[in-house]
Amino acid sequence: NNEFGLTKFKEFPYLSAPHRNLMLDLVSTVENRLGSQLLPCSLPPDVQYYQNQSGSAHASLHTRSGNKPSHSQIDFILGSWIHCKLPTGGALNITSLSAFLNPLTDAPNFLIELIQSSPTSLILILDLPPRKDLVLCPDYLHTFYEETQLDMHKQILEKIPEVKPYTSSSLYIRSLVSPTAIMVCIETEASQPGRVEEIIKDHVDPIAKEVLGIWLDQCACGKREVGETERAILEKRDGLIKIKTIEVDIGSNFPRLFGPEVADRVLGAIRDVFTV
Ligand SMILES: C=CC1=C(C)/C(=C/C2=NC(=C3\c4[nH]c(Cc5[nH]c(C=O)c(C)c5CC)c(C)c4C(=O)[C@@H]3C(=O)OC)/[C@@H](CCC(=O)O)[C@@H]2C)NC1=O
Repeated sequence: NNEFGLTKFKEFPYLSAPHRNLMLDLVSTVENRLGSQLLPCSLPPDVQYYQNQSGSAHASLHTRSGNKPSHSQIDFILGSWIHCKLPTGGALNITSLSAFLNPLTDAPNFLIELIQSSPTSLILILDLPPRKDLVLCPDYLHTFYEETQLDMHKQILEKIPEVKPYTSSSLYIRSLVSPTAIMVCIETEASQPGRVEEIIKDHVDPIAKEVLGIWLDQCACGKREVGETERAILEKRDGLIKIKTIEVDIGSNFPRLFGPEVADRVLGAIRDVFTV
């Protein structure tokens, strides 16, 4: 893999210290815990780091696939940051870490996204998206969402006055998340500079690490029996979600932010990783 690209990804530039430190800690926790099961990043250097013509948008993508399915139940890990200067003089920063499991297990995936569109507003998505229907499989709900007490973190976070529910404009996105999903918008007063960073450091950071720890222990490193028929259903469901989320999250944003040529190259590389 391209050293320059790797260095770029892990710098998480343009972010506040609490935001950068959180992303770095999450990425290193995942890579340390699952490292032996993960292949090195094999993205081309101009996908590991890319920018638009005018240089107003910079981004980095880092994906690592699991070893051959016989040894690992990890499909792949994806880390990304995007920084766009806005015409208003502000900046948009989107950082994400997602982990997808393969059909050797039916356990939930992991997703965190922090979308900062101004010094006083941040959208946080933190969830273990289910990979089975919770109505049809009540013990799945019990095992992964009740026993793990994931809802406690959601309730603690929502007690902070600046934290409000975030409702995605996409009904599809809303249908993907678990009942314990944290989808919030943190809106602070301009008269309180540094308040967003304080909330990230004191609340978002510990909760994100708790949820990742639960995912690593109960999902990535847990053992689940998946029969042949079930495996085929999982494969289909996982595939549909991966293709659709690319379309909803970045299908329209990327061409707008990076221009058609760069967007095609990066989206093509992402589709390759997503649909192996
Ligand atoms: C499984 C559960 C999922 C949930 C719950 C979920 C939520 C959301 N993501 C959004 C977005 C988003 N995410 C990323 C990271 C990224 N996504 C992919 C997907 O393949 C890749 C490969 C990468 C790394 C490159 C970028 C770049 C980006 C946007 O620009 C977009 C955004 O910030 O618009 C404001 C929002 C879109 C809908 C909305 O406006 O409400 C919404 C908050 N996205 C899920 O997948």
